[in-house]
Amino acid sequence: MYRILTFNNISVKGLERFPRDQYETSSDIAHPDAVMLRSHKLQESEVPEAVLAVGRAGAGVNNIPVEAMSRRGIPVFNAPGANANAVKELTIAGLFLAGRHICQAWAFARDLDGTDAEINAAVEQGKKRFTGFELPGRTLGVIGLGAIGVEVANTAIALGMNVVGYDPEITVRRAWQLSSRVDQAHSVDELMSRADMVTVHAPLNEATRGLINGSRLAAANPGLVLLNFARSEVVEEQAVLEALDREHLAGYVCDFPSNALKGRDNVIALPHLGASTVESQENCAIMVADQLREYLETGNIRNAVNFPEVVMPRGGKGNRLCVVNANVPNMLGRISTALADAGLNIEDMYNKSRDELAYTVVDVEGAIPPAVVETIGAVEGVLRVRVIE
Ligand SMILES: NC(=O)c1ccc[n+]([C@@H]2O[C@H](COP(=O)([O-])OP(=O)(O)OC[C@H]3O[C@@H](n4cnc5c(N)ncnc54)[C@H](O)[C@@H]3O)[C@@H](O)[C@H]2O)c1
Ligand SMILES: O=C(O)CC[C@@H](O)C(=O)O
Repeated sequence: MYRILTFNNISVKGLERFPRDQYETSSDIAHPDAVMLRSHKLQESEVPEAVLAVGRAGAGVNNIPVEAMSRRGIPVFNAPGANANAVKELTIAGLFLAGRHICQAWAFARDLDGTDAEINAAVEQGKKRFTGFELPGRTLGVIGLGAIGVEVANTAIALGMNVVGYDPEITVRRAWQLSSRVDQAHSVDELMSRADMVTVHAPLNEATRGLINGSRLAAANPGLVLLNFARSEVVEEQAVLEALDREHLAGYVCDFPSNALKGRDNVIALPHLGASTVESQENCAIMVADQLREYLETGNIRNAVNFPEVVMPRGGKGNRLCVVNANVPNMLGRISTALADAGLNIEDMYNKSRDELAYTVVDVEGAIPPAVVETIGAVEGVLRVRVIE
């Protein structure tokens, strides 16, 4: 029986991917084999020693101590692209909300008092405050052209906008998906100087913390509208407030409310709703549940943010050995020597590395005795050894 410890509300459709006769899933499990979560800020101490894997039912992994997990040989899986459409839709909604002052206008209309004739008079008198602008012909800057950024960029093109994008590490896959009408910026500064509206879709990490700061906002076009559905810390909030006060920034639409943003006329702060659709929650939970199951049951790794992709079909009737080790020379030699010394014949083998880590999967004929596992586990640099029968 495998045990999955959950944090946050995980879609039932995802949890149903774990067969009941093989898996127990609960937010209250003492000795879990894996952890599954959404935005919960996971502490290393919440991951017991025996945990084999962590699954993030979403895109961003800044709430997970990924480096600590890597040091312990634990893959962290996420769900790339599974919530991209939901975030794209809300971002595009954000363009309209800001361009037409929809939230401010709705609040004005909601609070009108008097007879219908008086309300009508107040409407005609008050509506000029909410004169907006249309999107065609405006330039949208998209920072981060991953799963979400590409969808936002392509939709903005379809709406008649000019789009300029910046991503220093765009993948070949995303480049193929991106409309050829998206213009490339060579830096964030260039993008900011060319855009009327800017939307950020980069992950939060040390390089992107405070990516949108005071000097970048000061160099941007007056009247800029900034959208942030990535993470709060990617944008320096104080700099945004100052730029709004100077009326250099015309609006800030984000998914991250705070005290400082409260009560500001030109701020629309939503309660982290980007991925909050039934579809996206199901997609994320199903994708991550399937990846966790595959890892637990076969050792295969798909979509881990800290491990290489390793998928080897299960062959024969023997055992599978899975070894996580430091990416240093001669590991394969030592693993195969330990197996050969025990008289075990290797049927198939796959080894791949990523940064500091390497992962090896070996199918052998017959059973792997515990002594072999102990020998391999004792090799310097080996972090974890597991046998799947
Ligand atoms: N509001 C929400 O509910 C919500 C939902 C999903 C994702 N997100 C956030 O959005 C982020 C992006 O999600 P995604 O699915 O598109 O991820 P992704 O990994 O597919 O794309 C991120 C892209 O950002 C690029 N990037 C990295 N550093 C950059 C930099 N310094 N400048 C410009 N681009 C940079 C990467 O190369 C990558 O192409 C997530 O990491 C998460 O923090 C928020
Ligand atoms: O689970 C959520 O609601 C938010 C997820 C989102 O922030 C993500 O990074 O995928």
